[in-house]
Amino acid sequence: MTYLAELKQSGDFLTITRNNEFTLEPVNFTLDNGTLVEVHDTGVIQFTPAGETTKDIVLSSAVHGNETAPIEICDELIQHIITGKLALAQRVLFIFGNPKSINIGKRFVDENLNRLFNGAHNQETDNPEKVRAQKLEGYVRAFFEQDDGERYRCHYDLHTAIRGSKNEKFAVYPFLHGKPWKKSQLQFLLSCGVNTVLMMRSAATTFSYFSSYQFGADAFTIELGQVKPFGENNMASFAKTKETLKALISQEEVEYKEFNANDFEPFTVYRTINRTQAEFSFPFPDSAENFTGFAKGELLATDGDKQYFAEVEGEAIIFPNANVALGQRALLTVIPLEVDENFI
Ligand SMILES: O=C(O)CCC(=O)N[C@@H](CCC(=O)O)C(=O)O
Ligand SMILES: [Zn+2]
Repeated sequence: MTYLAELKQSGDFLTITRNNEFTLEPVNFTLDNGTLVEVHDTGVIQFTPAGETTKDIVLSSAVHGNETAPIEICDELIQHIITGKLALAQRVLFIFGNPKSINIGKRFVDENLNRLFNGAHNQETDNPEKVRAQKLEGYVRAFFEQDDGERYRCHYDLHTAIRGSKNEKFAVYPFLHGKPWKKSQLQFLLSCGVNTVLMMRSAATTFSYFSSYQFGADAFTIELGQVKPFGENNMASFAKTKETLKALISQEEVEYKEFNANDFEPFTVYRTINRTQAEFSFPFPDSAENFTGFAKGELLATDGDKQYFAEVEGEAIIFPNANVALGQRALLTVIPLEVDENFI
């Protein structure tokens, strides 16, 4: 096996993944501490500790290839596990989503991978991202469904945002179809340094929605800062996230700070604006940050002949991107939300 010795010795699964953009022959081996290591494919590596475990944890990064900080965090965790510096207490599946897009330093190659989950890859024309989305769904399904016992499931899909953000770190809570939001998840996020959460109000084709909807996992897209090339991330800003993830995978249970609603800034999505026309623009500059609020009546976006104006005072912009493919989300707007009985 060509890469096995290298993987055992260095733990550098990221480099092996980057050297094999589309496929990698599966291998498995056991660490000295008894943890089973299974490489399912390029970018997909699973760890199963020898002892009893209660949680199935998916940590994904590089669903967008240029979002490097999450890749560096997961790379370090994987290396520490394989080289024996970090002993696991839980089953973990790490995924580097789109290896070729890492290599070209772009969000995606042909198509945004994070719009292709939950079956959205099933369209007539194929491209590598559709193929990858289908495979990743299969690996996640197999991981969560390997054991039919009562096990805890979570999936944290780690990203960084294109723009700066007034609230630097924030999480997207996928639509739960009426189920309550969990305070315990907010406590976990706060420990990661994330105090801002956006509640989605409709089904999506994102990776985190897939795991939430299909497997009942506590799943989030987590935005950890702004996109930067490798080597330019201020890793100090990710220390809390890294420590919290380490604790999550290496401890039987993790104690978080007691829940206090005042620690959080929850928002609910007010609306989604899709780009439907080639002529699509925003009136604000690229430097306008996520969470910038607009006065009622101010222009938010122009899609061909249609203009969108802020409908409520303080309607705030998230993920504005005029370059998305036609039919895709070009802007989310959000408004503040109270922590009430919909949180348990
Ligand atoms: O900064 C941006 O414009 C995009 C950052 C990003 O990749 N965000 C995710 C959010 C996924 C979700 O809605 O859960 C995405 O757009 O895929
Ligand atoms: Zn992203």
